[in-house]
This record gives sequence, structure tokens and C-alpha cells, in this order.
Amino acid sequence: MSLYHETATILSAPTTHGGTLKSRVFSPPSSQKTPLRSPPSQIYALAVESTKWSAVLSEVINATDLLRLERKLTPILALLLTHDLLMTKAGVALPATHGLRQSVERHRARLSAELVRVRIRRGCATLEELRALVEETASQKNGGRQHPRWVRVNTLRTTVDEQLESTFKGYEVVATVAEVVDSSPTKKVLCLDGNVPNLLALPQGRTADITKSEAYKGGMLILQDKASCFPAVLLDPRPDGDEDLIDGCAAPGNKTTHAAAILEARGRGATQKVFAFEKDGHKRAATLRDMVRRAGCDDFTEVFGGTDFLRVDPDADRYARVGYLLLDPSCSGSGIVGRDELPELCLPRGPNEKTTPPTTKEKKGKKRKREDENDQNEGKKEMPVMVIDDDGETTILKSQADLRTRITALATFQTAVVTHAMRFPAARRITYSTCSVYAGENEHVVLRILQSDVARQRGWRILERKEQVTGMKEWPVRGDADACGGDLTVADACIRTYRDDGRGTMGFFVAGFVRDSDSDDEEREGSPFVRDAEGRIVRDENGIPTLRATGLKAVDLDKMEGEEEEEESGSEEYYVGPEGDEDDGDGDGPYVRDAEGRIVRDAMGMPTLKSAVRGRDPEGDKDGGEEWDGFDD
Ligand SMILES: C[S@@+](CC[C@H](N)C(=O)[O-])C[C@H]1O[C@@H](n2cnc3c(N)ncnc32)[C@H](O)[C@@H]1O
Repeated sequence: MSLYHETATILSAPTTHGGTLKSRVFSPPSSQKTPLRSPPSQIYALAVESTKWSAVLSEVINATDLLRLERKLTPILALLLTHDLLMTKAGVALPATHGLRQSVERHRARLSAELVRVRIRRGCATLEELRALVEETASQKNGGRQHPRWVRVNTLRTTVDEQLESTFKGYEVVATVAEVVDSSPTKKVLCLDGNVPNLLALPQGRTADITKSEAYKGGMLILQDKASCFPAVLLDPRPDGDEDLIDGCAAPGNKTTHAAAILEARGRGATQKVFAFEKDGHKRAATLRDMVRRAGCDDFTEVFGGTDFLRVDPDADRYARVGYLLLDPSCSGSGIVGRDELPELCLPRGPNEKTTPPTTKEKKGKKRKREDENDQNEGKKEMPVMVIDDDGETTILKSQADLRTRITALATFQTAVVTHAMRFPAARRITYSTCSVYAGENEHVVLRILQSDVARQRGWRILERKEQVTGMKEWPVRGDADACGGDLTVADACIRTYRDDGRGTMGFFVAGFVRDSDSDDEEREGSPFVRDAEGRIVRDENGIPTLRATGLKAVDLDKMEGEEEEEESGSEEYYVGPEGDEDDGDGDGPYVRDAEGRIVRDAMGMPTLKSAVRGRDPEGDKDGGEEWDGFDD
């Protein structure tokens, strides 16, 4: 069977049977009689792209009367072949003499001419504009209107400023995610996120700008949902004490490389390391290694592929200095955006279907039939379903009881992973995250962890909201109080995101744990040196640290003799622009820039809005004015 027949079969199967399109293609049930001969990735891509284009292409096919002229073509085959003929560079992936290929190539000129008409009818001046419109429409159908394309700038290899000057040159920098998602799909706009440093939001329609860029290929840009950046930000690894960091469930490596980038940006100690564990010893481990290398942290990150984190000995010498652990174990993946949703498939009319409008009687009959079908589908939609976990595991769930059993099993594993992490002797900060929306995998797991013997014996407690790093503390969506048994402190400490709430993220959950005996503040209390907001020891240009007790340089004899230290300027000269809207019409966007045109950020990397600076008393408030609290909220 050809790629086209196989894809047609997959697309024709009722979606209530056999799970999502992805699962049907990549993990077909063992009951499937004939295994797929074409590469699953090709089938999947053809199915998704043709579905996205199906409204446009059905109009083209209907206008050319293709199905009446080519009686061997079914509507779905006509759609798939026309897609490849008109929308891909390579054309139809069949030999030139193949009957299917000829059946559409014979009509190439008319099909192309009709495509131009359809494009003009949709008000698009170019095919590129039509493509963007199709992408936009598809993402709206996925609830994607609220979902920008999130891009993490990998500071191990580049900076936001460098990227604004290169990959995103010519982009308008706007102040809110809403402006990005509401802009025209072809518009070059982006915004800098207000919760996660070095994260950009772009319109979905500009994804190709990223994926085709040298920066992306060179590991400078990483496509990562905003919510998936929260764990590394909340973990907040610092260089004090030269503590090592573990990612216990690491592949494909988004969070490992993010945590490594944060550590490096803060002046990683010369011996500080990241250990990344991945149970899968094959593809996922290879992807993790590749990502670590591409992201540029392989010199201080050790990858342990094929290693079960639960079997790693916390008391081994190698891990004696592990202070931070990031845990993002397998979960139900129920918060992932776009997992089940495909845009609606519109098929062209068959040769015998009428083009004239149906009579009232026909309409009534059809309506009743459709309602019957819908009712049946509604009944079937719930169960059975095939769920794919976030790490690709497929499970068939026949009933709500099955779902509960699955969540309970996952929760037991998730609890075991975090309580195991709590056994590392020097550990003092842990994050636990899932891309699940179920309380059973989230708040309930947090409560179980807090009540565990190891947590009590070793002094672990929840990382409260007020102790969280800037950006996470301000995130407004918190844990579910009921699911936390009414414990408001724990609920407020938990961070949630929902995929349909207009904040542009996937569904996600993260919570942090700290050890009381070893908390950050106490650690810093014990430190003899002054540290900046990022935890770095403050040094002068010669590298001499500043003593906390005296505020003097540790070996600065002049100062010790009482000489006044020259006051640091503290406030650079910023061009803020005249009063008015955020952009001020000066063409350089809503943010404050320094004399060299770079966006000014605070110690956490958050950009400074002009409006925030404008309200400031020029004499007072030298340390930054209003606190940044995010764009979305
Ligand atoms: C949710 S994914 C991690 C995603 C990753 N944090 C990221 O952001 O790229 C969970 C990963 O944990 C791995 N895993 C599951 N059980 C594990 C275990 N006991 N030890 C180590 N890794 C495990 C899975 O194979 C999967 O790759």
C-alpha cells in the first residue's frame, strides 16, 4: 500500500477508536492486521498537513470537478494527492508512471489556477500569506489562539540582545503576549516574557523563522512551552557552596539544559556539575545527549542513559555535593496542548454528491441522522480511550476506574521519585513537576511527599510562595486548595497553569521543597561575603569579595583604614522616551534601553517597561522601581 492509501486509512478510522492520530500512527494496536509500510513520521506529517489544508483544498478540488473526472479517486485520496502536488516542493511521492500520481498531475494547471482563486477569495496576496492563515486557523481550532510559540533563548550560547539583532531583526517588540497572539499571523512581533527570563513569545505562524534559523540549528534557540520553563526557574540554582544539580528524569533535556543555563549565567563554580538521569537507554537517552551537546552544557553535564533514578545511591561519594534536584517524572501528559486535537477534516464532494442546496425535507432527515451520530459518538468519546503519557507510553483505558488506577500508579511512582531525591545528604532544594491536570498527580502527590517519613526526618517542607524567586512568586495561578486538604499555604506554594485560560501555556504543575535546616537564607546568613540578587559573591574589578560584616573589600586595606568607598553610580542613563503609550512611537518598543540600545533588565533578567521607570522618583528608588509582575496578568 502506498503512503497515500495508508494515510487515507488512518484518517478514515473513527477517532473514537484507537486513540489519537499520533497513537494510531506511532503505536498502532497489536490487533492491527497489516503493519504500516510507510515511515510513520511521513504518514503523520501528511495526515496533519492535509487536514490543516483540507478546507482550502476541498474548494480547489470541487471547483475543478476532479472527482468526477477521475473516478478511481476517493475524496480523501484526492485531498492527500492534491496536497502534495500543490503544497510541497517534492510533489506526489510516487513514480511518475503511477496511476494515482497521474490522476492529479493531469489536472495540475487547473488545480493551480483554482488555488490562486481560493487564495484571493481569502484576501491573501501571496501563497506565504495563505500558509500563515491556514496555520493560524488550525491553531485557533486547537484552542491555539491563546498559544504563542514560546522560544527560550539559550544563554549558554547567545543572548536575547544578540537574537533581537540577528534572528529576530525587523521584529516589533511588544509588551504583552495578547498583542502577539492577536496580531496578524504574518506579522513579525514578539514579546519578552515577564515570568521567565530569556523567554520570547512569537505568533505560531512565524515558527518557520525559528526552525529554519541558524540560531535554532546551533542550539541557541529552544522551543519550550513557558510552563515547562517553570521548574528550572523555581529550582533557582545558585553557585553558592558549589553544589551540584541532578535532573532525575531528564530526556529529552529541555529542563536539564535550562537549569544548566541558569547556573552558568549565575557564575557556576568551577567544579559545579549537572547529573542527568534517563531510564530509557536508547532513543530518549540519545536525544538527551544530543540536546545537552547542542545546548552547550556538555562540559559540565554528565548524562546517565539507561539509568533508573530510583536505583541511584544517594550516599555515593559522587553525589555528596548535590544540593539541587529537578524532578519531572513521567505523568499522564493530560495538560499537553494539541495532543488530541486536529483541525476539522473537510473532504471534497464525491462525484455523485449534489451541489444544489438540499430541500427542507432532506435537511430534516440529515439533521436527525447527524444528531443520532453525535449522540453515539458522545457516548463513545469518554471511554475507551488510548492515552499517551508524556514520555510516549501508550495505555488503553476502558473505564473511569481504569483512569483512576492509572493515576494512582503514576502518583505512587512520582512520590517515590521525590522521596528518593530527599535522601541525598546535601540536598536542600527540590522541584517536582508534571504536565498533568489531575490533582491525583499534583497536589495529592505533594501532600503525600510532605507526610512521608523521609520528609519529616530530614526537615523537608514546601517552598512557600513568599520564598519563591521573582517571576514564580508573581504567577497568579496557584494550587487547588481543596485538593490540598484546605491547607492554603501548600495550595499557594503550588504553581499551576491551564491550557485554556488565555495565559498561553500548556497545562502544568510545579511545586518546590526546601530543607529547613539548610534554607537559602540561613546559608547566606552563614556566608561571610555580600552576594547579589543572583547569589553571586560581590567582587571588585580585581575579584576581591566584599565582607558582609563591614561592607568592605575582604583585603582592601585602604578601605579598612576608613577611606570612603566611591559610590557606585547605581543608575545608568536610560533613554525612557516621552510620556505616552508603551512604545512612545520612538520605534524601539516598550522597554527601557541603555545607551547602546540593549533592553535593560533587572538582576533576574526581567526586562524593564518604560512605564514602570517613568513613575519613579529620579532621586529615590535607585534599585529598580516597581517590581516586574509579568505581562499576562
Ligand atoms: C516527563 S519526561 C521528562 C521531560 C524532561 N524533563 C524535559 O523537560 O525535557 C520523563 C522522563 O523520565 C524518564 N523516566 C521515567 N522513569 C524514570 C526513572 N525511574 N529514572 C529515570 N528516568 C525515568 C522517562 O523515560 C522520560 O524520558
